[in-house]
Amino acid sequence: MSLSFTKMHGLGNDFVVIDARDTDPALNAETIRGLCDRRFGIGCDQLVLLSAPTLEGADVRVRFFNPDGSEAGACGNASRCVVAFVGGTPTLQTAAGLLPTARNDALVTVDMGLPGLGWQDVPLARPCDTLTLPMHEDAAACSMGNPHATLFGDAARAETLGPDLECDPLFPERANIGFAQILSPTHMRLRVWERGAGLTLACGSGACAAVVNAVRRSLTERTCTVTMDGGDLQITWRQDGHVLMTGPAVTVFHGTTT
Ligand SMILES: N[C@@H](CCC[C@H](N)C(=O)O)C(=O)O
Repeated sequence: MSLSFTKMHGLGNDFVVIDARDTDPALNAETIRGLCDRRFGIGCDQLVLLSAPTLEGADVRVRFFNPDGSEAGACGNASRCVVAFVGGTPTLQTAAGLLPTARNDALVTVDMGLPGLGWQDVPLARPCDTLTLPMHEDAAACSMGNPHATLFGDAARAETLGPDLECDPLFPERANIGFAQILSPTHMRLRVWERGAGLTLACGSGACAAVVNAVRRSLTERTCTVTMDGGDLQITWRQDGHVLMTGPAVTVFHGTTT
């Protein structure tokens, strides 16, 4: 069956967006892996599936899939792209809850909700302090609707440490592993080894998690610019606990599979 899709990106974190609000493309993990493949398919860091909302107050339901076929509860960069795709300021229904959105010219803001700070929230395999993980003293963890660990220090370690840490037994659902270098109280550099996708140019939920973990460790202020290889996001961990993420969303092309 041929599929219409739109290729989009947020800071080079790229997506195949499939609008299934009026159709049922019946995607399974094998089809998703094929579409995400950069040589044999379209190629992307995540496939984003839109469908009709099932919750009151939501404008569109959004599901995120990694190139390995696994489903993720959150994807910050793709959430901004969905806002640009749908138009206006839709409320997104995701596995992590309803996400309100806002726009300011080309910039899109998504309210990524409340971080989960307890070990069961991440989740971790056993009770431990999420501010200092037993597997690495530089590491703290939280959930942004998907599991994140942030290692503070040299961001060049992403390729070498990322693959093993993603699958560390401490993370029963695996984890996204961020490598954050604090540049000032309002600026950090971040590289993220993403669960099910590997090293990406930017990770929105990873940027939110890194700022939350940095604030918990008194390393930055609650509003922080996060510079990733693909560009900058502005993250604010509001006093009411909500994490706001602001950045660009770009449409690259529309296509149809054969
Ligand atoms: N690119 C994303 C995160 C995508 C999902 C992640 N790989 C996971 O499995 O949780 C972002 O911008 O947040």
